[in-house]
Amino acid sequence: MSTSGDFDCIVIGAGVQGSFTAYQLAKKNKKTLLLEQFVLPHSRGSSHGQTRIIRKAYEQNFYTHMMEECYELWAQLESEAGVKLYRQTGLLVMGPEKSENYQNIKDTLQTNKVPMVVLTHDIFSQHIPNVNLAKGDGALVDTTAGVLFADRTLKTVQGQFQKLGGVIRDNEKVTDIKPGPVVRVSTSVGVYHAKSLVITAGPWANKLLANTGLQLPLEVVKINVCYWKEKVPGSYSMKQRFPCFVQTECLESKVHIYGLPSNEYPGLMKVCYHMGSKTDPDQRDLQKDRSDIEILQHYIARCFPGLIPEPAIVESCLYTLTPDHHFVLDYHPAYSNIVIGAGFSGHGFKFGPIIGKLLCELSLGEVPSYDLSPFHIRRFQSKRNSAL
Ligand SMILES: Cc1cc2nc3c(=O)[nH]c(=O)nc-3n(C[C@H](O)[C@H](O)[C@H](O)COP(=O)(O)OP(=O)(O)OC[C@H]3O[C@@H](n4cnc5c(N)ncnc54)[C@H](O)[C@@H]3O)c2cc1C
Ligand SMILES: O=C(O)[C@@H]1CCCC=N1
Repeated sequence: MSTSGDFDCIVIGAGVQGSFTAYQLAKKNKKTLLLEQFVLPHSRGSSHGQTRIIRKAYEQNFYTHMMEECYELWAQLESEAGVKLYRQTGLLVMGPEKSENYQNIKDTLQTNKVPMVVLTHDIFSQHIPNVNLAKGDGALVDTTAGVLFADRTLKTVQGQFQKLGGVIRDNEKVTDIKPGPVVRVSTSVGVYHAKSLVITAGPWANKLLANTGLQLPLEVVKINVCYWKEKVPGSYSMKQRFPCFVQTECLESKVHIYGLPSNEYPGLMKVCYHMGSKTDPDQRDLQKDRSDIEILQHYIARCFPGLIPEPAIVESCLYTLTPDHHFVLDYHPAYSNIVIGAGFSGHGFKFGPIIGKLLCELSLGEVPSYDLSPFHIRRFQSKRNSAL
């Protein structure tokens, strides 16, 4: 086995979070190595696929607040690389008018002065054709929201990282971590040393953290990514300016249902259930539960009458959930030069640029730009699954 060099920082995992972290470190002239177990690009983790939603509509002010700067960082990357990564479509939020979830989102948008439009029942169908708004549901549009081009983002940010002198080694699985003032990282190919380490391993976080004596209360679930055929091609399309949507709760489900306008597969709209069944990331394809698809079929038949309520394509993706669905952005409790970004709970993509900035700040021992208390590991102290 070869010994292959010393770095200021090693980042494990070239998903959206690791790629943005490595890019931020390279921007600060840090000699950085980004390690990835699979050949890039790959579709086995959480960051693949063509599209993701970006929005400021959140129940918690701290996310909306972070998104203000995050939009600027997305725009900076677009202009630096000369690539389009974001398309504004707006996000339609629907949910029981009096429910806590719906009201919290509305309040957060108002408090943070985010441009939005409230759609009452009498004007709803003028603005949003081909959608049935349930009786008792409120509807609003976060007009800042839109679609991020996910695969294109990873290619772009990894490319920019390399242009800055960063090193990517893919097809190289990390097999061991030896903490210390200089961290020693062993892979299937070699051994590396660095002053600091960032672990952004997505669904594999706990498998890697086991090497450092830490387990977080993370649950990995498989998401069935469903695409539904338009009865009239283009009726829910990005070109026709159809928005993304989130249904906070409905007759069929207490769990969010969300969708993006048709784009990547012409004539097919992506509509998904924001939960899945437990899986081991290395055994993803053995998890065959489709009960979520039945829920989606009922919802689509009732609320999206222009879609055929039978999925035309079903792809797979993984969420890594924390108990409160907030992220983990923190130092390792025992080693101050090991930083962890994990548990992005199915909503982390849009935050990629700001998470990269924050994990970079932590790994350089700088004061983070935001209050990270909602993301600290110690909030899990009373949870059964954690071994801190
Ligand atoms: C279906 C679906 C829809 C989503 N929709 C949205 C959305 O609309 N908006 C939004 O903001 N977010 C969304 N998300 C969430 C978002 O995509 C994730 O939060 C984000 O991609 C997580 O990125 P990550 O870098 O943490 O994980 P990953 O992308 O999984 O990256 C982790 C990487 O680490 C590598 N790795 C792991 N172990 C090792 C090892 N031992 N050695 C080397 N490499 C290793 C893995 O191979 C992987 O490439 C969605 C997610 C899914 C699945
Ligand atoms: O993060 C997002 O915007 C999407 C839609 C809502 C549920 C999770 N992911």
